[in-house]
Amino acid sequence: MTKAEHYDLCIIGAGSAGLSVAAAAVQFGVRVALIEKGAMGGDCLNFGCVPSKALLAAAKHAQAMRSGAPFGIAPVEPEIDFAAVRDHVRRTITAIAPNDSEERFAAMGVEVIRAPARFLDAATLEAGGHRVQARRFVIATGSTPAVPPIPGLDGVDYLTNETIFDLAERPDHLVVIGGGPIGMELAQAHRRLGARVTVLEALTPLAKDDEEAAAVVLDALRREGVEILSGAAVTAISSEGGTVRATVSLDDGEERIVTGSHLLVAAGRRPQTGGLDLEAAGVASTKAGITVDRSLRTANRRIYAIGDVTGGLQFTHVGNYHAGLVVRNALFHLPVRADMSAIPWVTYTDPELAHVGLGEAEARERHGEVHVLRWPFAENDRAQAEGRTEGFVKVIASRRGRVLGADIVGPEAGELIQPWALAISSKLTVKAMIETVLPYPTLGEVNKRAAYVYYTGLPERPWIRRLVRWLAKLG
Ligand SMILES: Cc1cc2nc3c(=O)[nH]c(=O)nc-3n(C[C@H](O)[C@H](O)[C@H](O)COP(=O)(O)OP(=O)(O)OC[C@H]3O[C@@H](n4cnc5c(N)ncnc54)[C@H](O)[C@@H]3O)c2cc1C
Ligand SMILES: NC(=O)c1ccc[n+]([C@@H]2O[C@H](COP(=O)([O-])OP(=O)(O)OC[C@H]3O[C@@H](n4cnc5c(N)ncnc54)[C@H](O)[C@@H]3O)[C@@H](O)[C@H]2O)c1
Repeated sequence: MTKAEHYDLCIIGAGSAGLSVAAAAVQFGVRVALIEKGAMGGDCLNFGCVPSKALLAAAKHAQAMRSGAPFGIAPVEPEIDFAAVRDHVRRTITAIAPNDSEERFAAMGVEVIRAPARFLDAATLEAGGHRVQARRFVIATGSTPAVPPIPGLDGVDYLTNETIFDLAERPDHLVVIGGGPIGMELAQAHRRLGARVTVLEALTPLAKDDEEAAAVVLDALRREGVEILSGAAVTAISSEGGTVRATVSLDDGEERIVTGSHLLVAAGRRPQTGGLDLEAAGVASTKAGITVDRSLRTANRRIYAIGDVTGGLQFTHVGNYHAGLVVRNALFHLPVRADMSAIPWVTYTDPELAHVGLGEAEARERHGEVHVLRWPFAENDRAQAEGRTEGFVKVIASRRGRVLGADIVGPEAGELIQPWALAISSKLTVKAMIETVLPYPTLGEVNKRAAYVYYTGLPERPWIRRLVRWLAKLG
């Protein structure tokens, strides 16, 4: 083996998390190595956020053609060229790829090694014939689809997020195992692009979100023709002559056979740690992911772990957030603590579903009495003008009006959740929202109207009325 190369920082994994560390750290003049065994950009660019949002965008166009009637536009059933849709998805990836490319990072001064990394000991790893030693390591190896141990699944050609975006022909009938965000986004996209879709969810679909808000999305998907079975545990899978057959045991004890042309497994994620030899490095992990403390350090203090591989909230923006903390800690020795209390997330179905902070039940548990402030999109002028009146904003505030959490279901929920993320991270009260002048007519006014609900009844309170009468006497 060659002699060791020395770096200040060695990052394993060039996904959202690893790339963010590399890009930030190299700016400070330190020696950075970035090791990637697969495609630069990781899941988000190649098999995750980017292709799924590109596919949803195509699906939205198709749906718009079917739903013009209320505006006086005759609806038409779109002719869908699925291969061309796939090309749009690929072009989107290609357009973004230069930002994550080896060339860009090499030009910044990062040493990019394209090979699988494996720890040799607590301070050394090997990748593609390189022996790398570093003052600090960052493991950012992400996650892969979890494949549930369903009898027969092994013998069937199933799709995952790593293969579904390559389909050149539209599935006739897509059966989806898992009703989480991956399952629901891809279910709606394929339905709108003309496929029959059945989602089989063992427990509750979109269970990580507010139940009432999730119900709005599930209703919308069902109305569009997506069949969603809750409490539907898949007990066996088989395939014959191009037809997949799922045996499903329903909550009420009934057994049902669901057939389809294609099967997508979207049943959660597992950390990608295989082949790293974490034991050699003294890095502890569980089935959920690499164990880290609040400063994202592993059991080996010289090694951090960030992003999906830590098994917490698995989002690109979490990987980016983790990256910023690690750079501060590793380069500047500043104390850091990952604070996950104001991390928003969005499911990009139509209507969108967004959340930040505490849910209603959790807020009651921690704060006792809380205010639940709601405002429907149906009471928003812009939403009415655009015929996008489905959904609502629900904000949870403490007794004194401090914003604790928010759920939004409806048009542009992912954009509209952002002021609430700011409110929570900056410890603001609903008063800040009320005192901000917003442009009319915008969807964002739903947020301000929800904030006003905090003061409902105030003008009727006797002491306020007495105060107003007394002030009037002063002239
Ligand atoms: C279908 C889908 C849609 C999604 N949509 C969204 C969304 O809209 N918004 C959002 O915020 N999140 C979304 N996510 C989640 C998001 O993609 C992940 O949270 C994010 O990609 C995690 O980034 P990461 O850097 O931790 O890991 P990854 O992106 O998985 O990167 C890890 C990298 O490490 C490499 N690697 C692994 N092991 C080794 C090794 N031993 N040696 C060298 N390299 C290694 C891998 O090849 C990979 O490139 C979606 C995910 C999926 C699957
Ligand atoms: N818009 C976004 O930000 C976005 C989109 C997609 C994915 N993601 C990220 O990727 C992660 C993974 O998404 P996901 O949807 O795979 O995971 P998930 O864990 O959120 O949902 C998986 C679902 O599959 C169900 N399930 C598991 N085994 C099953 C079985 N045998 N039969 C039927 N149902 C079964 C679970 O009960 C669960 O509801 C998300 O948690 C999120 O962090 C984010």
